[in-house]
Amino acid sequence: MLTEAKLIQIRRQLHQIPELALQETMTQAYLKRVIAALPQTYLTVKTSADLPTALLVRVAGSQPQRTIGYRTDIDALPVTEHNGLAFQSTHPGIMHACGHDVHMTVALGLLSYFADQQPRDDLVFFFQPAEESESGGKLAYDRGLLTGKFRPDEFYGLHDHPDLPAGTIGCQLGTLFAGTSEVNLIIHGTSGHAAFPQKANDAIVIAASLVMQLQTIVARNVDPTACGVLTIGKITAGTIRNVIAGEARLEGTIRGLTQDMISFIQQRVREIAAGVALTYQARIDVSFNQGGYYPVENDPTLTTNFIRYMQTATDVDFQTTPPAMTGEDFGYLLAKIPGTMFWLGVDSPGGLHAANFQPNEASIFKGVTAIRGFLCDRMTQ
Ligand SMILES: CC(=O)N[C@@H](CCC[C@H](N)C(=O)O)C(=O)O
Repeated sequence: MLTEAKLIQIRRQLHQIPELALQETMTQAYLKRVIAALPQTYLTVKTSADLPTALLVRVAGSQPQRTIGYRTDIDALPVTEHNGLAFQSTHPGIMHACGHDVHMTVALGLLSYFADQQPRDDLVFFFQPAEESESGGKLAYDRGLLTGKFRPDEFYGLHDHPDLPAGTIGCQLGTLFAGTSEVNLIIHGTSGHAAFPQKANDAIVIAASLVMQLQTIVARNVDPTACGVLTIGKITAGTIRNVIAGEARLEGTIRGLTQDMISFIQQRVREIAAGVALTYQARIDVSFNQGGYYPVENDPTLTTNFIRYMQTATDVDFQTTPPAMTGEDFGYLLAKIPGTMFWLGVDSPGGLHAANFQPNEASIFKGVTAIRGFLCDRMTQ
């Protein structure tokens, strides 16, 4: 089994080569090298031309009653790292700012244990591309990567949590993460000279008004006792200070703990965009993309069992955690295959997606210990 020191070295090396969704070729090659150095007796490795950066590893069990799936995401974010680490990202403008380097390392720690100590049940490790965008989990499922001997009967996966103590496992019954829908708004105005606003239709002014009105959806339309989010994270408009912009593009994300909430916010976005277009005599195109980012619904029976183990194991710290508005395309996989998503505390000074996100590496070995214990316990049932 990979030692704690080796796992930390692996995490740091993965941290240095972050890659965006569906471009994870160096990461996949690195993972393959680590896996090739493990005992191979029980392992079968699978890749697919249908999703080239995905990687699956099956561990043959000794007396299998079921196939247990364990999923980790492998992609990174377009964030410029500000951590001042000796092992910081070597890919300009890209960073493991959501901790997928830690997720992968924990998965490798587990895999290395079971490559050495044959599990009772069959195991399938799924190194999934494109969690942050492009719905890699959905792509893998829809393109048949999780079929035949690689089809789990039940599925587990974690996400790191910056505010939980390092190594603490967090979970709850029911919905753990929100469903999300990407939203794109394109404002078509009329460009012109900055000195003659009366001859143009300024897309930047329209965008400003639109953003402020969109804010009223959560503030004034969503039931305050329910949960909804609408964030516009990117605006693109204009070329130079003395030209009125004829077009503006807004990109954002809608979140809700239920599908109904997501549909409701989408409908209000359409209505407000139509109203703003009328007010300013512009055209506004609205489009949504939910992909596989369904609300993450934990299976009641499997999750009760998971929580029971984590609460009673003497070497695990466990906290019940409320739902979060983060999204996860593991929600799609859990809609197809029952299972449990849970948190691993990493006690970071910076939050998820922040340039100073810096997980405490003590979480890695603690995470491996807790999850390995759970998987071994599950195989006795
Ligand atoms: C854990 C996490 O941060 N996940 C992402 C998932 C993104 C979903 C989609 N691209 C969107 O932006 O709606 C998140 O931002 O929560």
